[in-house]
Amino acid sequence: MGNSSATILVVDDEPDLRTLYELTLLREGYRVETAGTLAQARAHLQICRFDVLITDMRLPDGLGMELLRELCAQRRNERAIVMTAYGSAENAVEALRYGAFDYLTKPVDLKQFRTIVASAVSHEAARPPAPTQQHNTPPAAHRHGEEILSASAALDRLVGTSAAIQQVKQRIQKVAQSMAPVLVTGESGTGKELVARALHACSHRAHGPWVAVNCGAIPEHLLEAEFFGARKGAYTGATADREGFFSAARGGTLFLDEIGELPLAMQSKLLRVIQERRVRPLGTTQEEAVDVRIVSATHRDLAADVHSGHFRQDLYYRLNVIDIAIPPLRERREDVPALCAALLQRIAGEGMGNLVPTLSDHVLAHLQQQPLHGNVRELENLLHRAIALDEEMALPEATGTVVPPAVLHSPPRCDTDELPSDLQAWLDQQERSILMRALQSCGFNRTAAAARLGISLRQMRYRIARLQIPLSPDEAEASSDNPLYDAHH
Ligand SMILES: Nc1ncnc2c1ncn2[C@@H]1O[C@H](COP(=O)(O)OP(=O)(O)OP(=O)(O)O)[C@@H](O)[C@H]1O
Repeated sequence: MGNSSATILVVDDEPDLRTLYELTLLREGYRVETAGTLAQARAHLQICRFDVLITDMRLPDGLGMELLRELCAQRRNERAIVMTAYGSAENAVEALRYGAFDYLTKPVDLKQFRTIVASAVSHEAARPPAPTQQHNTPPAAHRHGEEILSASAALDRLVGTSAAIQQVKQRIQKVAQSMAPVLVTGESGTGKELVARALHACSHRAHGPWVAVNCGAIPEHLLEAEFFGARKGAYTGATADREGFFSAARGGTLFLDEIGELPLAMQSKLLRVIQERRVRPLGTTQEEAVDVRIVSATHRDLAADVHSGHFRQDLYYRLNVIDIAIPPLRERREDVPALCAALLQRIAGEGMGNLVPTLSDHVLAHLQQQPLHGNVRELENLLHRAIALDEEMALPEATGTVVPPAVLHSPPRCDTDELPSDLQAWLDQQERSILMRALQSCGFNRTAAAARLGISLRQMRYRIARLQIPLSPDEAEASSDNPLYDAHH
């Protein structure tokens, strides 16, 4: 049932259609005004504020898009729904870029029409989102981050001072309010999920569910049931009703991570659901309306996948209405210091009694020069590992400042011309070679070797296991035949 206080302006030049839309909306309990031209629509908009504007694209005196542009320029709050001719996906995409809330393709399906209008109206009513409001909890398995993040907290999580990250944040804020699908691209570990989460937090759906799905992690035979839901007994092994992702995310955001990993057959099914905005759980005859904002992400070059036939072009266009590209960390090295500080803070919060280690300028400078192919995730792992490896050194000194983990101290050789291309591998190699020499000089007595190097036996054991260091002269000899060890002697 509609929100009876909502007022809607319908703009269409065909009198029969106008009447049809008007009657449909009146039956839902809305207040409705109609216009047949841009000029009439402008006249209405001048004297009255509406909750929703529904406009045809082609009108006798211009394009419906012009109204969108004007609303946008005047910073008005009307949510616009655009009706476009069937098959003109570009128009729909353009409308969404101009800030349309959503679009409908002609001939308009009245069921869809009612669903989309209801969604636009309810978002209007929900504005601004109440940050503390709780929502129904869909299955935990698909849901990340139970807390409702405020927009600013979600944006703050995206650390970085570079122009690139600032632009990403601005774009998030700009496009968050629309229903338009967003495709987030970037190499692995660049923070695509953080961006998607921020989009949700900055949208009117922030109080609705956030459902994150890793498309590459679901067995192919379960994809349909996971996405669309299934009745008990719908397939072998369906021992209970299963709520699908679309249904779990109703009123919120569905994050499709690794979208490029979806098999072609599933891509077709997903496209159909997005186009029809209806989903039918397996084993049922009843369709459910889809009310989700789709944000997808990939580290792949989807355009190339389209070219090579691995990704459907039509689905690509549907998902990629708005794109947000996150550059790799090596192209924004100025972010490394702030990221290290934030990551160390996070690591400290995870179990170091909130004592935050710091890194010397020298170590930071060294980190900044690394290729960091794994981006922020690699940086995070590097810091994690450094602290785990060197607990004693990472503990704060009496002064409150902290000695950086030894493993992050750049070894002397790095000060000369040649920099390692893979810091971690290089450090491992240095460490392995030193430990081997110490062990050999102490007759493979670990306690003595540890004492020699000024570390505890526990640390020695840890390092031996991690670096797979041979523990006897025989093993050492055998390993020297192993090409893997060659470089370390
Ligand atoms: N700008 C950033 N500020 C703070 N932390 C970040 C930033 N970017 C990434 N991270 C952290 O790095 C890790 C990887 O980020 P995330 O999972 O969002 O990357 P991704 O691009 O989705 O990776 P993948 O493609 O492998 O799924 C996470 O722990 C995340 O919190």
